[in-house]
Amino acid sequence: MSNPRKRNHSKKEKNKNKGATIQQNQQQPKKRRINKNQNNNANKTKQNQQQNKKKRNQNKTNSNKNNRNVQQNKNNNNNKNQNQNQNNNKNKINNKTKTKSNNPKQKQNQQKNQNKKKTKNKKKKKANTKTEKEITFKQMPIISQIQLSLEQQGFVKPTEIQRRSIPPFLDGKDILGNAKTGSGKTLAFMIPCAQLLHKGKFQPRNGVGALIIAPTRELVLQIMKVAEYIMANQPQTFGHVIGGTDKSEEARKLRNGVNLLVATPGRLLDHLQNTRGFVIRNLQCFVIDEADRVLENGFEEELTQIVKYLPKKRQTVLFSATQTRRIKDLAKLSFKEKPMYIGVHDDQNEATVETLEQGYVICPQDKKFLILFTFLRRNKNKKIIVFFSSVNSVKYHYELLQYLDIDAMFLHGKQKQKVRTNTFNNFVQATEGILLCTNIAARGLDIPEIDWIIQVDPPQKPREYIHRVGRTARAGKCGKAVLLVLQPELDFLKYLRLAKIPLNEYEIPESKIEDIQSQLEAMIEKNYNLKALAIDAFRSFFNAYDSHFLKEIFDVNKLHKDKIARSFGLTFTPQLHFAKNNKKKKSTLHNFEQIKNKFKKNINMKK
Ligand SMILES: Nc1ncnc2c1ncn2[C@@H]1O[C@H](COP(=O)(O)OP(=O)(O)OP(=O)(O)O)[C@@H](O)[C@H]1O
Repeated sequence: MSNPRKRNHSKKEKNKNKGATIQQNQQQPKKRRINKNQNNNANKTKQNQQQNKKKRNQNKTNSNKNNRNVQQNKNNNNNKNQNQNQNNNKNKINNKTKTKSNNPKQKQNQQKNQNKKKTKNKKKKKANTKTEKEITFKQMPIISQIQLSLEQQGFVKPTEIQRRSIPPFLDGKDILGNAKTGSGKTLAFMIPCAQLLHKGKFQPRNGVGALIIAPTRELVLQIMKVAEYIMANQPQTFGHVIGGTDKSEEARKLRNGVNLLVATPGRLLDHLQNTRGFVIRNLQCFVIDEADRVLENGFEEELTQIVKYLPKKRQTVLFSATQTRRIKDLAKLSFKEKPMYIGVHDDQNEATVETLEQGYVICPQDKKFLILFTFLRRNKNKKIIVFFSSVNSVKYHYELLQYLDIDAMFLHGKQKQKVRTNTFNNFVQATEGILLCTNIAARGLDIPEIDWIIQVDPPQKPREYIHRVGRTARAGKCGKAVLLVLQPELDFLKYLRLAKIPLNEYEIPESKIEDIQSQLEAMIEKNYNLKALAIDAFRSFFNAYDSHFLKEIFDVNKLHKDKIARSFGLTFTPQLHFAKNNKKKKSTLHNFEQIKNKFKKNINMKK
């Protein structure tokens, strides 16, 4: 019996040769004659090999020639000039696409070829990005000490912002980095900072070599935790300075030499001005995290002063999850030359991550608390962050929930730093629980495993919304967010959608809302403290509302004050006194078009 494999193989070979000859016959009549002569030669195999090579090369050229010939023949009838043009440009591979024709058929072909090329290029690009995405930290130019730290943390692959910004950062480039919340920006600047310190063989007496500024104390402490594990295997020192803590102790540490310093702007400036022996002249890189918020928090003056103390020859890097005009201002303030812009999610259709499921609930004005209560009762084993617009609202709801047997923690800017830090750490470690907070917790905080973000009071801007919901669905994990909106606020959803935030409506049937209104009112009526807190919270809610950026939508006159009072558990409506200076904050925009344009500008601004 013949071996089928073998047979196939020889068939294949025959066909291969056949194919070559047929091609040759069709395309290279001249060449065939040469072949005949060559066949007389003694060393057939060698010649065949050479011949095949030539064939391949010539096939290529000939196919190009043929293409041109076909084209030329067609064109002969229509366009002599064009033919000439083509003949003159025989060597140009893209001749076909470059030469414009009046012949519609030819035009069609040209278009087809162009499209084919485009798809090919796209596929190539996609394949490249795919392989880039497969890159591990091990394949990056990162020193072994940091590789070890990453390994100890179980980090294998860099996120996109890390993959794209670490190499230029290590090359000494100034960078303006922009990536969604939870995309790993901290490591993107921490790894290069630690590596530059190592490369510069920094010792304590050299002082600060890498300076990182962040807008809040919590964020500084969180960045410190990343510094702790990234720098665990190298001798360089690291530390932090933040407001609300013992300044003299910080000064002592700075004098002893801190190579990587993480700081809030106010306290840093204080040390720059007053702490003797604080060495900053060897600074290599200056990083600002949550750059837009740094300016938003009113740190512009501090920052201008800080920059004056820093050596001019240094690297500057700004990172943020959202782009604003303020970033532009900050860039002007801190960069000498135009920085390299790395925008990871610029071309995506959504401003929030895909793993986030988000929506809104339209609340009757007197039922906001009942809806919140129902939700919290139904999600007892979850880890939830609830945002309010004022400190008083946080305080009141915390007390109220305690009375209703719902345990929670709270975080706001009027707490002592120690309490704030403890609460934050406790909530980080908790596997379930509720954190009631103001916007203090909206930015940058990396609290693991958050299941839900509830926004009881609306954010000022879409950007604030993005940061709030960005506390969940971090590093590829899933998360959910819900915004409670009142009927008069529905237009706000337009702005959120304009800012590429995909929203669904979540409906809660009235029958499902736990009706504890009468117990609530009775309880508050009896409890002096709770009643006082409720009144303060009610007033603060209106003050915050009145100072809302989008005055046209968040208009106190559109609210039903009695109903709002009921949602605070009050049986009466307290007098309202609006803060006078709120008038200044009023938006000067008067219609949707104006606001839309303003938002569009903000959203589209990249550099
Ligand atoms: N390469 C990585 N692999 C796996 N997890 C990572 C990686 N890089 C960072 N993470 C984790 O992702 C989470 C988010 O990181 P990080 O806090 O740096 O995000 P961010 O972009 O600064 O977010 P935000 O804008 O909200 O401040 C952290 O828990 C971090 O440990």
